[in-house]
Amino acid sequence: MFVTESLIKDLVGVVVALVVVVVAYSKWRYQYWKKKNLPYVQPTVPFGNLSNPFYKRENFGVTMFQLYKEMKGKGWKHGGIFFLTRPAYFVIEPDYVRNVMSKDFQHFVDRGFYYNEKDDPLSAHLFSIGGQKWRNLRTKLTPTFTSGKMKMMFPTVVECEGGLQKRIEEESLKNEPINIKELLARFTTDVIGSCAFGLNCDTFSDENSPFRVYGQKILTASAVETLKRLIAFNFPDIAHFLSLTVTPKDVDKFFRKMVTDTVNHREKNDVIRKDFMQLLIDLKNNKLAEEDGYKHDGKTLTLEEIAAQSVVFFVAGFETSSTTMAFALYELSKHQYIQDKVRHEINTVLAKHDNKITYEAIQEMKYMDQVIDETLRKYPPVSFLTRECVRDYKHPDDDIVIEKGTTVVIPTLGLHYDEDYFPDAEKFDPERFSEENKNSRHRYVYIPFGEGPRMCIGMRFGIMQSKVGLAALLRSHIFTLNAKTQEPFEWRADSFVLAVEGDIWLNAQKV
Ligand code: HEM
Repeated sequence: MFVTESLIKDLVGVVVALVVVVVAYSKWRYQYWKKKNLPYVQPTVPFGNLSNPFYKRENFGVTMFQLYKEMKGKGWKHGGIFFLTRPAYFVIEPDYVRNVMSKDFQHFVDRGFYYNEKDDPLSAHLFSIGGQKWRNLRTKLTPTFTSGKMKMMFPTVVECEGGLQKRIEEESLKNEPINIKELLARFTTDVIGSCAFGLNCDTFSDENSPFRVYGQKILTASAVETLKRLIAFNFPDIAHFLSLTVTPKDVDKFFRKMVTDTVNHREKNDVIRKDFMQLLIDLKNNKLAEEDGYKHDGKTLTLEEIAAQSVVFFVAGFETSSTTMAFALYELSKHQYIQDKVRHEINTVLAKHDNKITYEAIQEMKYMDQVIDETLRKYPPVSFLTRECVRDYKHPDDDIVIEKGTTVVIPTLGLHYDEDYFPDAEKFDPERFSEENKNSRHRYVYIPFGEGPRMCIGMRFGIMQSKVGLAALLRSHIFTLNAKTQEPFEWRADSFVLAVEGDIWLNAQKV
């Protein structure tokens, strides 16, 4: 009894001391922007300007959107915020967005994401790595995404469209609401699974396909995982010292085995396919032709590097595109005249191409491009972007130096809903993306794929598979909104990609 009481007292003492230290440290850190004379949003201990993940979990992109509105409302062109205790520089003015992403890119090469090549090799992929390592890898991978390579992969994409067609036929006959995002995520999982791993994932036949299950798992995070990532982000040195990993163990095991088996199978049996995996294997074996734009530097990809890149293609590729298609169909369900116009375009173009979805036919669907552009404005799957300052940066307009190591926030959602650039921003209006209207705007207020040297490497592929999916569904079915969809939308806090609570439910009726 005596021991227990004294132990409790000691524990309470330790906790109180810890709280005092955290509060004192945070208050000291929160002086950072004041000392630099940059306006900043008042933070609170210990989460800074983020919401408490254990009390009110909020999607990070939505938090950044709120901060954008607050700062812009005060007339600031840029400002300071805090992620926990880590200062972050927040850009608002489009010219400053341009400076960070393109003009002064050499100061902002990195994304500032935590990765741990030794203990968690899958975390060391193109999206998270930085510095020279990123430059080398980006140079190696860029020719993998040219329009020539997209054309080469197109038949693989169209092969998966059969499964989608069959499923929508079955679903529409049932006369029940359709979870459109889930349906499309299966389609894009099949496409990317085939293009990145050379495998037939067949998620339409196998409800519990491991690709779908692990794909979902890698893109959601519990409150504890969110906190773990925040700590890794805030204190990377401590995270490295503790060998902290961010890829769940079972996900790591699944994907590494998949890649090792695939590479071994192809190499042993001389199997050659037209997909990302083949291009990665050829990079590993230094086999790609110089005339295709490859610069051989003698350094090849290791098996672990191949695994990390295949996983990032998979993760970055399936959820972003299925989200885009799902939101597009949601808006088209609410605006039937726009839906009719897209369907008319699909039918007219396909009639010229023997009623087949070909690479050339997809390129001709220009109004569909406008619909996708407007969808990505209202619902950018990656709702904010980051960079890390890698070299002290003297601001061109203000007497302030952004120090090396500072995180930079680029608020995509904030810019996309800013009434100064997109009047009546809530309205879904593809005309905003007619050639004329597009060219009359500042280029850096619309950034669903990012911008500059670090922009999305898979943009062409993402748009291509989104157009194939939309053409396949809209040519044969009319979509309307089902009352099961919860409106107004609430944004899911546990999802890295913009997603709604309760999912999007549509009705489909054969044309
Ligand atoms: C509609 C579909 C997609 C959207 C909206 C999207 C969006 C984005 C965004 C916003 C970024 C960050 C850009 C920046 O920081 O400036 C990014 C990066 C990236 N995306 Fe995508 N993406 C899509 C499809 C794809 C696909 C299909 C792939 C691969 C097959 C892919 C692979 C990547 C990779 C590897 C990066 C990191 C690039 C780097 O850091 O060098 N994405 N994407």
